[in-house]
Amino acid sequence: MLNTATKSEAPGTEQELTDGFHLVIDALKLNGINTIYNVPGIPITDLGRMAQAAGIRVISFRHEQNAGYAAGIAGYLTKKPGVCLTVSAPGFLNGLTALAHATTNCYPMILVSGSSEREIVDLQQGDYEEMDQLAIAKPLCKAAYRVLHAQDIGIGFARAIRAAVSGRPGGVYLDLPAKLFGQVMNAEAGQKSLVKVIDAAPAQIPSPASVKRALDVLKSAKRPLIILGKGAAYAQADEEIKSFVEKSGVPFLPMSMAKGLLPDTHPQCAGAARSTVLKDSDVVMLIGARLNWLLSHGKGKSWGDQPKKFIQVDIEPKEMDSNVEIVAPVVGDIGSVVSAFNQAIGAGWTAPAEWTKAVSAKREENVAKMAPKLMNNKSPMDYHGALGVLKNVIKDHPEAILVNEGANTLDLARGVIDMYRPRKRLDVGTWGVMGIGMGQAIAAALETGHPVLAVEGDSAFGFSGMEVETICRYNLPICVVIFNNDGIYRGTDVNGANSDPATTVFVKGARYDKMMEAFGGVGVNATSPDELKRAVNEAMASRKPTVINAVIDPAAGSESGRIGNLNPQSVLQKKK
Ligand SMILES: CC(C)(COP(=O)(O)OP(=O)(O)OC[C@H]1O[C@@H](n2cnc3c(N)ncnc32)[C@H](O)[C@@H]1OP(=O)(O)O)[C@@H](O)C(=O)NCCC(=O)NCCSC(=O)C(=O)O
Repeated sequence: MLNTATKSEAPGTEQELTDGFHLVIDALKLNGINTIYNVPGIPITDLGRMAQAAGIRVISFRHEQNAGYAAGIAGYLTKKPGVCLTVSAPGFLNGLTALAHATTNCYPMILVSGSSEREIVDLQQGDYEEMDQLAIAKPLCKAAYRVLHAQDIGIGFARAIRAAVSGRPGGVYLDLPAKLFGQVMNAEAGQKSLVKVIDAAPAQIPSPASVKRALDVLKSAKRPLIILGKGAAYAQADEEIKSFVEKSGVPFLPMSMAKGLLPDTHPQCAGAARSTVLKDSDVVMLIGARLNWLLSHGKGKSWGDQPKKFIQVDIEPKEMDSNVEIVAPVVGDIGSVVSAFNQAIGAGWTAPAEWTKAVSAKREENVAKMAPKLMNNKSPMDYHGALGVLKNVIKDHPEAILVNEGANTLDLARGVIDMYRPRKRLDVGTWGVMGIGMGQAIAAALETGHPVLAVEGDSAFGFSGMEVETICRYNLPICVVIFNNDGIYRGTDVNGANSDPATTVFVKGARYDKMMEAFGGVGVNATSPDELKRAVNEAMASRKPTVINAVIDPAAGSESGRIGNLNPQSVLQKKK
């Protein structure tokens, strides 16, 4: 049906008309994009209203950065670009951090921002929120486009969608000057100008030679290791990956957001033997994982003295040899590559038993060491006591999505909480950025319909905390647990120089649960693991928006988290 804006009145020339607003909405609907993550304002307020009236879900946030993080993770979860809609200059800039984050993390996302008039911006005559947004966005995303004419809206969205999802996914910026929305054109011509993107992310089949080379290297290993990254989780090739890992018998190490692609409790999972497998392996196959800082760039102390051979599977050819030599690069989409591996690997080869047994033994040892720490019932809680409770919640609700950010809260939760299903753990990603929490929780609840457990450091929560109002407004099944230890890393720092608080501490005994009550949600103050357990179980059963202020001993936790050498203080200590 034509999304008609109006009819022209001139006698004898009556025709159906459409305009920029309606063409934007039609372009999105034609391409199956049915949710917009939005902050209203000039010049896109009416676009949001009209999109909602036309059946698109328009979710309004309190800050563009959170709407942007929501859009990015929606893209990750669905393989369709998540759309974030913002106002011009300041709103655009607020959304830009999330766009750059999406690009860095390879999430398909489109930031659509209204902008001021080209004629005035280019002459720098001081328009309302004047800014050359296209130029600013360009270096921070995969592609950036501006649409000046209503008849080009279809092409503009088609280019943006294709750029976001094809090859290595990423963020795309689409600039829509205010004047565009009011441009009127013949409705039929308008519909004809729209483009339905066919095969937006074409399969990229690996060359048979690269597949053979990779499997030959893998089979030559005495101590092979597979590292699964979030690229592997994004691919939604879950069965192929599981089948390949199990056929090969090779221990696998999941990167943070790849946890659950195969369950963390799988007998081949080497998550709890991380140091051992990195150091002692001789052949490492990276599937959708990059050799960046999270893997110590593939060299140095973490990787030990054993010579290593790396096999890398990635859709982006430029990823190969980025940090160390890749002896067997396999370029292709992960589904196609792993399916080719499954066909070519044949029967009869599995990882040597001596190695797999050694990895299992180390894993059992570490898991056994951790177990008693998770059962303590101290009040105020320490991290392990509180996380022991949450580990069981996810075990009982494997369909739930875990969102996780913080320093200690992130590092410890990653190890303690086992994941059982793919794409259920969402966290700070490649940048280790704080602030993703509420945006990701909201998108996860909306896109999947599953309950969300957001495990947040008190500092991390502060970056997006106002969105608890959004959670209540849309009545989303999100339970936020704030690990409140009165500060960053720990809550015990003291400033000896003057009466100001130390730089890393917050108000002592703050009650984040009261924030939730202010908006009609459920707020609980939990001072012991038993209280925490009761409150989280209730939230999961009721699906009511909940914030739990989990009181953690301010002295618990480490100053540097686990990223010690990135912390200036520990760098200084090392230099002394
Ligand atoms: C780079 C890393 C992957 C490396 O972490 P590591 O500490 O080396 O590894 P892990 O956390 O995976 O594991 C730590 C140890 O726990 C073991 N381990 C893991 N899982 C388990 C279970 N289930 N049971 C028992 N033991 C376990 C694992 O084998 C390691 O022991 P061993 O095998 O014995 O070694 C991680 O630090 C990371 O993802 N960091 C991101 C941090 C980040 O983004 N922070 C946000 C910045 S905060 C911020 O903004 C700021 O501070 O500033």
